Amino acid sequence: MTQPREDDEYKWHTGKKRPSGVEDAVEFVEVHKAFGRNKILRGLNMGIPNDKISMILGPSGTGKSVCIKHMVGLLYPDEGDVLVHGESVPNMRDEELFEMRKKFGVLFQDGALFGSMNLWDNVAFPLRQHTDKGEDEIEDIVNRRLREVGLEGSSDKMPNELSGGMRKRAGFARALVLDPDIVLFDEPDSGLDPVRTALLCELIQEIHEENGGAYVVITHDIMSAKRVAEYIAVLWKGRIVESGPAEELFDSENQFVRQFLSGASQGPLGME
Ligand SMILES: Nc1ncnc2c1ncn2[C@@H]1O[C@H](COP(=O)(O)OP(=O)(O)OP(=O)(O)O)[C@@H](O)[C@H]1O
Repeated sequence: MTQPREDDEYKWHTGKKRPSGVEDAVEFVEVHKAFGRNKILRGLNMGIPNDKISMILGPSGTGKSVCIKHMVGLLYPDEGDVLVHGESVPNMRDEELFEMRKKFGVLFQDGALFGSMNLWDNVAFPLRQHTDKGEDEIEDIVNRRLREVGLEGSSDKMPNELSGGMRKRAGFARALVLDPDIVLFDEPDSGLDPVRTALLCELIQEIHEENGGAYVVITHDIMSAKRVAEYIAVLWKGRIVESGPAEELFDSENQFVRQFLSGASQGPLGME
């Protein structure tokens, strides 16, 4: 193999994509995205496998949230394509996009609950908004999801009466009520102490085992990745450095991946 040039900024991008063994739920094909002069995604090729918990890892500001927004059609690529179950998101008409979004459940950083509604109504909201289910059925679903996340006793509480961890669990219950094929977690561990992070990771695993589907977690918390990731994609400078089954990535020979996954201060990744 030829040695990468010292001045090649992609020299750590070995381009290795180890197969996950299943089809992709979401694919990025040569995606470019810039905001003004700030080029964020620069020819990104990434697949998110079906039925696994995947983690997109990467240093701050590399564009992990930007990726998630492309998946649900909140941002469009300048070039390239984003496919969800093989369908091109940028080419969807408004009605198709609306239908496609129903495949997704999204857990935002703080749970993104409506402050004026109690917990129960927050979790029921997507069912009332997007389905014609009757109140009895809605009640069954909401109670089941609240039980799953351990919040059945708090359904009358308002969001500002809940702790950060409870708000995240409530956001998780709400993300699940429409039985999504794909669940996106935007830094689920942010603002949680290590014990609550560990408990949330366990909950994510348990619920994934029960429900299946593609879970996509973005984080820079390596401990969470060690706990729950089945598939990992490491993003840096707008492209994937390496991706594959978690155990193989934790065993990677790529110096950048090794440094990032071990949290070491010495290595190719600096403060830039
Ligand atoms: N709508 C937007 N307009 C302009 N710039 C944006 C927009 N969205 C994101 N950016 C820029 O894109 C870059 C990547 O942001 P992004 O939030 O995706 O990073 P991240 O990898 O999720 O970071 P972190 O781990 O710190 O949350 C940042 O420099 C951000 O300022």
